[in-house]
Amino acid sequence: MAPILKPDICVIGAGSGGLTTAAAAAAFGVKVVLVERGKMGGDCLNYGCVPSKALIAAGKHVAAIREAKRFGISVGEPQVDFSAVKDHVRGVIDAIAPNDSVERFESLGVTVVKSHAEFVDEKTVSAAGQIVQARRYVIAAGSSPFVPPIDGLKETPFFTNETIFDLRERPDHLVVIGGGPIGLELAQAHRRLGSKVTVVEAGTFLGRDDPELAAVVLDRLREEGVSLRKGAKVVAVRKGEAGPSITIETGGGREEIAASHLLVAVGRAPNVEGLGLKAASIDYDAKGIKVRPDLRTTNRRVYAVGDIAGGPQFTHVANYQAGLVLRPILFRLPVKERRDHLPHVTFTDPELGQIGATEAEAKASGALKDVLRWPYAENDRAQAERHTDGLVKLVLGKGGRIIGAGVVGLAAGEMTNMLSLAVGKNMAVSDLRDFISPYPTLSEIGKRAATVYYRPYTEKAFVRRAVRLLARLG
Ligand SMILES: Cc1cc2nc3c(=O)[nH]c(=O)nc-3n(C[C@H](O)[C@H](O)[C@H](O)COP(=O)(O)OP(=O)(O)OC[C@H]3O[C@@H](n4cnc5c(N)ncnc54)[C@H](O)[C@@H]3O)c2cc1C
Ligand SMILES: NC(=O)c1ccc[n+]([C@@H]2O[C@H](COP(=O)([O-])OP(=O)(O)OC[C@H]3O[C@@H](n4cnc5c(N)ncnc54)[C@H](O)[C@@H]3O)[C@@H](O)[C@H]2O)c1
Repeated sequence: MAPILKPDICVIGAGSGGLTTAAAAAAFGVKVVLVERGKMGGDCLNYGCVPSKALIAAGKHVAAIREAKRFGISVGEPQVDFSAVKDHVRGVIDAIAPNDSVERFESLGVTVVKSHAEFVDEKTVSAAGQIVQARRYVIAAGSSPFVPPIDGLKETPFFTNETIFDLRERPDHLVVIGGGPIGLELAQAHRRLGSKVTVVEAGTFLGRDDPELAAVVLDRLREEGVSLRKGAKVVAVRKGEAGPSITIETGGGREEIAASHLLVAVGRAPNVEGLGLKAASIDYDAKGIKVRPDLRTTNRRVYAVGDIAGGPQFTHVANYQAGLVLRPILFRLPVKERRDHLPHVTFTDPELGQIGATEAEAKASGALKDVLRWPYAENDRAQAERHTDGLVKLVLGKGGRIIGAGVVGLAAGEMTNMLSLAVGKNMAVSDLRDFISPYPTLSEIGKRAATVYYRPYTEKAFVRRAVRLLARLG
């Protein structure tokens, strides 16, 4: 039997949260053991962000070719080789994979154990017979696609984000169950690459986003031919000779939709199974491991980060949390996770970014004082690029503080960065008004939205009188 490993930190899971924790701890010369049972890089690299953004990029090229006429350029209808598109997706994963590899982490001084990890008691983890007793643990075991208990689904072949990127032939008719970010990003990409696509959503499409901004995305999807079925609950799935079919229930009754391929994208389930959480006295529920604001679990030696920690499920959140837990672990400094400034972006075209509170959330909490908007159509760069759909929306609290922001339109993901700085640093609308934005850029839209706040002052009689009076003084 191998000798017991006694590192300072044992990290479970080599996805976004685990890799960030391990690399940052190793940079301080700390002994780290990293345990991973599947592919290094976790969901983001292998089944999530990276392959989805690569597929979206391919779809964008198709859209750009179709739009070329507007710029005076004639090309024929683009020919899509779906299998070659998948080679491109694989190529992107392969290009990034060395950053997350066992070799790279071992070169950083991390001991990587390729195995399933399980707590056997409050202080000990077993990984394929290797016993680890660490001073502190960070669980970053992520999440898996949630498979809903729909009649007939288990008996029917279906895809999830873990399998769809390996599909080599183009689906004739992709039916997507779930109209969240996974469902809509992949729906638009497949539509652009030549599939007929239907998305069925039991509640509201992009339900976590501001409906005013989400509407811009949904309009574009409909224009491109994606069939969006809102308020449509899937009640049964059947295998069928010619392909799967689903039965939906809407206000108007029941309806059957025939598909060639089925994609299930109805949210995530935390990977708590088989982790030995009970043996380690770590509380959890259906959302994930229960953590305090400093991300510590009910076992004081153990922290949890990323998708398994029950909060927002994004790579940048996992990275942020990984940075936080190292402060108490390495420096014994207290930390408190903030959630009021978190950004997220849905990478449809147009992209949709949201930071902090939406208008509805700010209203519900009583913090809302004002909402400012500026449309893409009033921006010279957006006109030059012929992408004029979209807007920036600023949500203001007391004293003109920017407590939330949203942006939908061309390059909204990039624009989200500047607005994320404003919300995260508790900036006022005057900060956004006063910075100098190079012309012509899309980021000017954020600045112009801020200037709307001052428009009423220019119309006030006493301000106008003061201006006239000062002019008379020479
Ligand atoms: C299709 C899709 C697109 C996405 N796009 C984006 C995006 O554009 N931007 C964004 O910010 N987020 C995106 N996400 C979300 C993002 O992928 C996740 O939030 C992120 O990967 C979470 O990181 P994590 O470290 O918590 O978990 P993961 O990346 O899932 O890593 C967990 C790792 O733990 C391992 N593991 C689990 N249990 C054990 C065990 N007992 N022992 C050993 N190892 C174990 C798993 O094998 C896995 O490798 C997307 C997700 C999907 C599904
Ligand atoms: N760009 C990004 O950052 C990005 C992209 C993809 C995924 N993600 C992350 O992954 C997580 C999971 O994404 P997701 O889209 O799977 O989940 P989600 O929870 O965001 O959306 C799932 C949708 O499915 C609907 N639904 C549930 N059961 C249904 C049923 N039986 N019939 C029809 N509709 C049903 C829900 O109402 C919901 O709108 C997201 O919360 C996000 O954190 C992020």
